[in-house]
Amino acid sequence: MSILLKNGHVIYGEDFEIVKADVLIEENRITKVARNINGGADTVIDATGRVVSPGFVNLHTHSPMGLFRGLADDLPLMEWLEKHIWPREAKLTPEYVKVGAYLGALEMIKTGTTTFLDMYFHMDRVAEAILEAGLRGYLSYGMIDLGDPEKTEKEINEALREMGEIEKLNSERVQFVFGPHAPYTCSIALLKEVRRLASENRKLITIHVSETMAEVGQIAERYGKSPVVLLDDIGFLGSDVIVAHGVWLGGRDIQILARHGVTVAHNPGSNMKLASGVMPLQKLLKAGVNVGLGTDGAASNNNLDMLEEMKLAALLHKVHNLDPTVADAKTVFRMATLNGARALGIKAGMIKEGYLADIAVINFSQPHLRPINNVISHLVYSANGNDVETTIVDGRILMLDREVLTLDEERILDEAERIVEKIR
Ligand SMILES: CSC[C@H]1O[C@@H](n2cnc3c(O)ncnc32)[C@H](O)[C@@H]1O
Ligand SMILES: [Zn+2]
Repeated sequence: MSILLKNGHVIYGEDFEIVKADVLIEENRITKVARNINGGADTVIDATGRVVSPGFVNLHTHSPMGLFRGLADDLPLMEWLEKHIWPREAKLTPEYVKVGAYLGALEMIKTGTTTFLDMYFHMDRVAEAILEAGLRGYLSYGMIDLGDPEKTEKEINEALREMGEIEKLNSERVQFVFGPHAPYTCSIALLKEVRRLASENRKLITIHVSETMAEVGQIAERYGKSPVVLLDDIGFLGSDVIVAHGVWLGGRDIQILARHGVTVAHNPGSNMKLASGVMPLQKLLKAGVNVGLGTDGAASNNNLDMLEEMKLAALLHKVHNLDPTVADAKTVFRMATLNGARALGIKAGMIKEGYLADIAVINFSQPHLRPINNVISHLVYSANGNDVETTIVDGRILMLDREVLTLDEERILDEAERIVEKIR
């Protein structure tokens, strides 16, 4: 299979240089970027007036949580989780979670996300949905034992079961990740066992860390140290660890994360909505920490739109630092693409020969994106997910001219409404 994207404004290479060019995709890779590529591709897409962008990498989400969108807003994290979300999650069946994953997949495809790192439960069912949707999914079963040794064993067994089921699918696109929920919901025994299993099975780990001041206080009370120092002391950290949030990090925490090559997934929308705080982006970048971008779940954001998330990230850090030069458009665009791909160890996140064909084609023939003075600026400050016209993952077209080709959109929207009646 080959696809030729003709005559677009291509965001090329690691420096995101803008070139007017054609992009040839053969099998699942970008094989040529040049002017006037001739020769018969199986599919030719006219990208005139369009921007050919690397697809977005959502580095932290809970994809099925779109089912809870709007059901509990305007609350702090723990009240939101304990009083509203966890009681509803207790009612979710594997089938409901799968429908939630379909809904999340639809939203991601329609907003140009091509890869995401997820944490939820029944991830074997999420994997089925993602395989069908065509996205690249890194899926973690979120483990919570609350210090109960019986639960520790149960959670480890469930994670291993889900890992086995996902591996049976035998897809490069859908990968299992270990996902202990957070240092405040997981015992040291569980965290240590996850570390051992991840190394043994060569899997990534993702975990919520230092999201709120309350969490940092709780961990200090329980262990006498910060969450990051705790994780360092038990040998948990490594370049295969992706920490979600990292809002309340001190100087020592940042040095530890940098030393271990840990990635931090920044979630500005969720952090603002739950009033969790502002992550020290400038300090992390200065220390050389890889920082990606995520939306968190659609119940605390309240969508999965990475274009919108880029704008939130840029504006948040400018106002917080009272400095409009920080979190510039290119830095934020890199967080939403290349940095996320690097964290996951995939050759994606940029348009270049040899890279995975994970691409979003964005319609710039619209008033709010003209004149095309600065493509990256427009993507960060002026565009939103609805401007994405075509989404390609692994060399396969998932959405063409805003029609999702891999999923039945109407049926998924209906099923989501039906399910929410039972869990509301
Ligand atoms: C056990 S699966 C994952 C678990 O995480 C919950 N969750 C969603 N958003 C957040 C957040 O911002 N911080 C901590 N936990 C979060 C989700 O509801 C699931 O229970
Ligand atoms: Zn989260």
